[in-house]
Amino acid sequence: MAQRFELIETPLRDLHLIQRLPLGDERGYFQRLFCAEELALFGWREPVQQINHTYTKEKGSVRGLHMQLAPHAEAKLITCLRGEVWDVAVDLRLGSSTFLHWHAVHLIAEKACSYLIPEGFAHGFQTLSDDVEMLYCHSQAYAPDSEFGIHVQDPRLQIHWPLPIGRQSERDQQFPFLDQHFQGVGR
Ligand SMILES: Cc1cn([C@H]2C[C@H](O)[C@@H](COP(=O)(O)OP(=O)(O)O[C@H]3O[C@@H](C)C(=O)[C@@H](O)[C@H]3O)O2)c(=O)[nH]c1=O
Repeated sequence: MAQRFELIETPLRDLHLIQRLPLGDERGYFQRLFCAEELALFGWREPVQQINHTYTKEKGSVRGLHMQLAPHAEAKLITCLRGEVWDVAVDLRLGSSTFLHWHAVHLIAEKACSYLIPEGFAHGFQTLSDDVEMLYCHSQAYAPDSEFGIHVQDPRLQIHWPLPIGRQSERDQQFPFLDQHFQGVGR
């Protein structure tokens, strides 16, 4: 099988950065954004159920932190198509040795990297440029009743956001901090 992706591990188990390997020629380039066969080697084993696209106007805007709970827990492959973002994944897996740890990557459209976020992680990002476009591949369909959100400035998480928090949705601003008894999400 031709290799179109290279795995870059992160400090958090199962959370990976995927370096795409575009094929260039005099016309430009060709690249795979998703490949079921190859990404299965890196932990993505479900069919893609949705592909969503977002556009964010202003630098400093924040979306997140979002996840879906069981039985609609999902993996996501996050790709920045235009501009750049600070993309954050938070380990909320019950019993994980890195429970509540977060890891951020700087996704720059031209650098051709995607973030592979497994089930059990919350996800959010801050735009580092104006006019940002993101593409998300989801392993589950959208299930609003299973959505779980956390405030991006949760004091237990202490996430570093590179810029002052800019535009957010009303809903994201109202997400609560984690309850002090929160022990994680199961499968
Ligand atoms: C996520 C989602 C939202 N919607 C609707 C709900 C709402 O009316 C509108 C906008 O939704 P949101 O405000 O949740 O959009 P947004 O804040 O961009 O949500 C996204 O944030 C990033 C951080 C993620 O990780 C994604 O999985 C997704 O949760 O679109 C769908 O119809 N399908 C979907 O799959």
